[in-house]
Amino acid sequence: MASGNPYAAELAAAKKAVTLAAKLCQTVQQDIMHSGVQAKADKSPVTVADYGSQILVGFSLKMDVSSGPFSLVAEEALDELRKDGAEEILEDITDLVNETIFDDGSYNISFTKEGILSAIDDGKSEGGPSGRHWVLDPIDGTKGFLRGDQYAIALALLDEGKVVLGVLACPNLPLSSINNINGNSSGDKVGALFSATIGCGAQVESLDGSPPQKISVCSIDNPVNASFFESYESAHSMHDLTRSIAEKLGVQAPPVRIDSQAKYGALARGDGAIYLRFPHKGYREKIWDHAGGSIVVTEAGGIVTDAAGKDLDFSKGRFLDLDTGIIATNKELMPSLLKAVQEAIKETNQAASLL
Ligand SMILES: Nc1ncnc2c1ncn2[C@@H]1O[C@H](COP(=O)(O)O)[C@@H](OP(=O)(O)O)[C@H]1O
Ligand SMILES: [Mg+2]
Ligand SMILES: [Mg+2]
Ligand SMILES: [Mg+2]
Repeated sequence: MASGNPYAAELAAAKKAVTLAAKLCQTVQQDIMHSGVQAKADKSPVTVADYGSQILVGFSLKMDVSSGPFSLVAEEALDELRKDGAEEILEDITDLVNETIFDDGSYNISFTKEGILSAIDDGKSEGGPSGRHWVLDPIDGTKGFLRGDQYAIALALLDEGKVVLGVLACPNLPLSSINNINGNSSGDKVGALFSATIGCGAQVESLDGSPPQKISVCSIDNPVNASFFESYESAHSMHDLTRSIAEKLGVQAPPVRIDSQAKYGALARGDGAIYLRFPHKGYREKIWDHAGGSIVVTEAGGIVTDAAGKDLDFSKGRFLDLDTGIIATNKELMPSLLKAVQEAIKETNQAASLL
């Protein structure tokens, strides 16, 4: 790693942690695909993978980052494991975590069931404006994970309320470009690890350890040539509103819909020009859904704001407190994107008030 990065040790630990967790997730996703388990029929495989990934990331960070007290703000809590019938799930998690650690060979340790419960409980920090906090989404894009599509293990470090480091492991994302997603003849490797530290730029490397390559957002300045990313799930973002924003801007290409913070990674290396996210009314965004992804984009030269053009504030605890939606693009397109967003929101609000 380049000298002069004050978070070089944390970055190395973060990459190692998400890479280990990605191995567990890949094992489970392959099992799901082979056994044909569907989301509706049985949610337990994804529960096992969510918990397993969270335990491995937390454990690996604790082993490798020695400085100061350890604080982890992570998505999964113990609740599911307190329900009836959870004993079997706990056993599955324990086996899977121990098998992954054994196969990987980096650590010589085996978890008991009690150790697993206490490791999950480690993730209940509230974050906030002071000190250092790791922020983790052990599987972002669980819907995509179950479908066999995109998902990410997303980790960030908050220091005094600011995101200073982020990594995204995207096991199903083509290494060079999303445009190779359907396995065309390019022979592009699959499995991308994005990383960024404040002031040091953003990189991508393969999950199996190719040398990191510096990445930057695209330089498109005419929206006619731009394409935009959004959630695959219409329940997570209003596709009709984003259609209207894209029309106002003059974007010609159809939306590129993929799950998870893989969208931030893809945007950061210029696979597309814009990311639009407009949850339905009342939804509160969580910090782990954006902390890692947003620094990868900003360090690649992009901008990430809410619908009012304000920077995201990660210092308020587990939730983001923001105006309406999240948008990301390059510096050239941001002014016209913000204008289109605000016009489209105004029209939607006017139409709603007429109903
Ligand atoms: N109604 C809703 N509106 C917006 N986001 C939602 C949502 N319900 C869940 N999410 C969040 O959307 C994330 C996935 O985003 P995307 O659509 O970009 O793949 C989920 O992360 P998890 O899969 O980690 O739970 C979850 O936190
Ligand atoms: Mg998430
Ligand atoms: Mg998640
Ligand atoms: Mg979730």
